[in-house]
Amino acid sequence: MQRLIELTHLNKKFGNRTILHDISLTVNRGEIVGLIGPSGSGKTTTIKTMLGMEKANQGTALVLGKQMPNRKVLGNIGYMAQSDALYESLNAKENLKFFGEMKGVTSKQLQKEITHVSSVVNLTSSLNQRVSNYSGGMKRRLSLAIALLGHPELLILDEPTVGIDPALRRQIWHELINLRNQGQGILITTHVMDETELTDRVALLLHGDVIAFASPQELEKQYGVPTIEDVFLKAEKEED
Ligand SMILES: Nc1ncnc2c1ncn2[C@@H]1O[C@H](COP(=O)(O)OP(=O)(O)OP(=O)(O)O)[C@@H](O)[C@H]1O
Repeated sequence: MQRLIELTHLNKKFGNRTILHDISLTVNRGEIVGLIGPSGSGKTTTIKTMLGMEKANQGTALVLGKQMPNRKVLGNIGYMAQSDALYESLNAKENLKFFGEMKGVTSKQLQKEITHVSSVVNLTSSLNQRVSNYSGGMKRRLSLAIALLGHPELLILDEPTVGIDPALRRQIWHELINLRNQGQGILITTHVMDETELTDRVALLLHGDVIAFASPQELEKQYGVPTIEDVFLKAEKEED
């Protein structure tokens, strides 16, 4: 399947407040799609609705061709939520083992994968430390490592690089680009504008609407500005 995510005219209300007006968005195999927008614009709600954690009022959300929640599809997704869901009383390695086994990774393969994903997020030397003693940034990195386990065909990452230093951020992007080149599809939300330059397509979310969706280069051309940050500032001004 080529199309990994397909959102069509998604509308979501909380009470009588409309949070998502009319969201249409696709993520294909072998592409990184960035979802950017100011705080409160609806990025997390878009993700939760597509995953079936929130119910849409209108529109459809297909993930790997299926409407969520769907247990089988969940097994093929690496989802990193905005808040970490880790076992604090276990150490990092035990967390990785637990989630890897849940995803059905065989024990021989799991050992190899744990070594790889922990080196991607620079946690190799802290694997035996209890997660309750981890810093916020270390917990984010562990959550990302867990999302990468099992080579899921789709990664949905909600702010994966918050609290992560620039050098490690670069290393993580290097891995995401590798995975994209191997055919995985990635949806990523971020506040770091220069990260969006590394995506294949960017969706600009403003007040619950996708106001632009194209490659960073196309958007910069369309808005006549040199960076995505400028695109964003200009788009925000035009909308207000
Ligand atoms: N369960 C909920 N009930 C009521 N309102 C909610 C709920 N979840 C989110 N909202 C509201 O929906 C709006 C969008 O929130 P959302 O978390 O999707 O934004 P976001 O773009 O992810 O923001 P941030 O970048 O700060 O994470 C906000 O105004 C928020 O207060």
